[in-house]
Amino acid sequence: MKYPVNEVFETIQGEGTFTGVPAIFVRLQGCPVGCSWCDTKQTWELLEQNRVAPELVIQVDGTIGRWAELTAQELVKAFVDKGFNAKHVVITGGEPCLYNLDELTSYLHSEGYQTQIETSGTFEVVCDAKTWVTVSPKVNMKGGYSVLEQALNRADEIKHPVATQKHIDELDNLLADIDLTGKTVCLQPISQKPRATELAMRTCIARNWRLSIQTHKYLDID
Ligand SMILES: C[S@@+](CC[C@H](N)C(=O)[O-])C[C@H]1O[C@@H](n2cnc3c(N)ncnc32)[C@H](O)[C@@H]1O
Ligand SMILES: Nc1nc2[nH]cc(C(=O)O)c2c(=O)[nH]1
Ligand code: SF4
Ligand SMILES: [Mg+2]
Repeated sequence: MKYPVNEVFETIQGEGTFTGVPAIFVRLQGCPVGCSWCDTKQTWELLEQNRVAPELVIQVDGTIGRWAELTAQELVKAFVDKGFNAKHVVITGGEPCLYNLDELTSYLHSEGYQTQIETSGTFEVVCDAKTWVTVSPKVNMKGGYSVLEQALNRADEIKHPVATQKHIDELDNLLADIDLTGKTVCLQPISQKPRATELAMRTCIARNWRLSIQTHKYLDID
């Protein structure tokens, strides 16, 4: 299967449980969810006119919405050709769960990588059983609640973006029916806003949840 890839780069995982872990990011193109504060809006549209050759998405700036089709095998070959050292591969987007990720994650595992998916929970999560799934729930979206519930139940980590108390209340509603045994819940302030960060910290202390700050943005790295 071919995946539409916006960019591939090696950096440090900046968010969530794996913060600080060297990681190869595979950012897939396409997302219909439309979060107003999304920091990767260039990945929303999958336009034929923006299709490019595979070498133009490997370790180059992905800030425009161009994309290339690559198979799992071609991705691993690109990691090796570029001399990437990281063994943790983060599949993000865009919305990666628009695509069946079983083949990609299974192949990466067979090649000695561990995998993590960053998803909004608006499409069914289809991936290898060993993949670490981070769900950053988006409410009132097209997929509807039954899809979100599948994603939340599959999640290893629920990483909720917050700016106001309304976002915490939404999360409480979402988690009401979910068995949280073995799952990590974290709050991620939206766009480094001081008030969002303050609210997230206060709520994490009160609930014994984890704080996820986008450390790569403070470091000004990819
Ligand atoms: C760009 S999204 C891509 C993956 C997937 N579509 C999703 O929403 O999880 C990756 C992560 O960044 C978060 N995110 C996006 N824009 C953000 C912002 N401005 N501030 C904080 N987190 C943000 C999302 O909630 C998600 O956890
Ligand atoms: N360093 C770094 N860490 C990240 N964690 C999640 C990211 C994402 O865009 O999904 C991201 C990203 O874009 N860069
Ligand atoms: S679901 Fe993810 S990629 Fe899509 S708009 Fe929201 S934050 Fe951006
Ligand atoms: Mg990002």
